[in-house]
Amino acid sequence: RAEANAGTDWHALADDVRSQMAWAWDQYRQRAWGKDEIKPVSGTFSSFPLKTHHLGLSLIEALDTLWLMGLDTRFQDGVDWVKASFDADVDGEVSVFETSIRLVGGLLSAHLACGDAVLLAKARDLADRLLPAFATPTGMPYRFVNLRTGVPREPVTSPADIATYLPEWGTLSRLTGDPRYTAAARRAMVAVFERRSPLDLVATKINVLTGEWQSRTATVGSYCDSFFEYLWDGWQLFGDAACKRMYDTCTAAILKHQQVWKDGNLWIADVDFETGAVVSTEQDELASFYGGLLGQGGAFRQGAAYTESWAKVQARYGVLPEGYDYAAAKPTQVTNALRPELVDAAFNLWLIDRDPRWREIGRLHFEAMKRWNRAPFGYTDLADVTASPKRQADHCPGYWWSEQMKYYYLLFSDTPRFDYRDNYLSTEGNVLKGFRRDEAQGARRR
Ligand SMILES: O=C1NC[C@H](CO)[C@@H](O)[C@@H]1O
Ligand SMILES: [Ca+2]
Repeated sequence: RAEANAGTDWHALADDVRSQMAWAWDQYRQRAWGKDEIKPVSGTFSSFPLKTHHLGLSLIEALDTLWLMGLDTRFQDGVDWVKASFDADVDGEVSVFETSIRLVGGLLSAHLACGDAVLLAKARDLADRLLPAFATPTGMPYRFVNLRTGVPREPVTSPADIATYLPEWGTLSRLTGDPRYTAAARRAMVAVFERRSPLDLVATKINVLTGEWQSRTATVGSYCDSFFEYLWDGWQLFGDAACKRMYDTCTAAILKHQQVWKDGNLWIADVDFETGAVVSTEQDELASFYGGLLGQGGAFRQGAAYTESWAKVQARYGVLPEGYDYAAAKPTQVTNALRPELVDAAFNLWLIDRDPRWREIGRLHFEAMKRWNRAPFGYTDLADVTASPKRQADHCPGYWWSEQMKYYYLLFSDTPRFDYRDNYLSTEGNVLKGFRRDEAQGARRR
């Protein structure tokens, strides 16, 4: 096992991550308490996923991160808010996918961290409000659903929106004894896989009523990314061998048809899902999670190479642009949405081989965020990473609280509150396995 970089005091860096989280949480507490998202430049707030109603999104996304960091008073303050004020009985339409990974996942991970039964009950109530979307001939869910009426909308959706449920819903079935959640999540996932092309590729759009594909583009970026991730995760979290076989089939096809080496860098091109012809050399930043998944699934060499390709783009622009064309070697979208994917991948690779290179990528990602994304009342998106100085936007996404701040802390802290050998984090960074609550009790007693 490689020794940690002699020069870096990783635990001091972890303390800095914790202090940034505490500071951002305190700003949220003062200016946006119970709201979905804080606007860190103006100090106001915005709503997501409902258009006008708030569900306390950032608060719920932050909970398990606060717990891992030992910010126990702030954690309890958040849990108390959920118990007193979180209510999903809203006559409003939400994305089934976003609501599940962020809010069902956030409530579940908070429950697993502290054991409070109310958090589990609220996660279950929310899943019950999403379930009606799955009542289709194929078992693949509509894209949207009304939380109060259960009325679904939009049958044309994506493999990621359709198949990113099993870890959260399988955990819900395990904890409640109700098999409906696992069954719905798994049926939807298999329904996508069964419609793969003769090349074993899937595309970005499909009609859940007819099962007909509505696009021809195969990608590991948005619309397909977490479909592949959750095939592997069904195996990692539940030992579901069928999920592993489906993952292996899809990954072999991606590495056969989408693997492009250019100037020694690995990219995963978007291709036509039936011919394999390259259709685009643009990569969206979301695809940069994929190096971590390749490493987890056994293609470590390609996973490491793809992650290094993205690390070079980060080194060039300071922070990652939302879109990058590897053929033109320039950004195609100059915004930065304060996304976690590169450090998500680095963290997953570090869990496998503990190479300090991955911690270093995490450190660079964190230091860049502090330098360019920090605003008066929290951390913000950027409007233009190529401007000098970089121009900030005014929005802190919910995933920031659940993802990169957690990945940085777990990468640097060696916290006794986390089992670094046997764990599972969801695509939203929610810990669904690996909390060491005994250690936490011990810490509180000392
Ligand atoms: O899977 C996801 N996609 C988009 C967000 C992060 O960029 C986040 O919600 C999650 O990681
Ligand atoms: Ca993700």
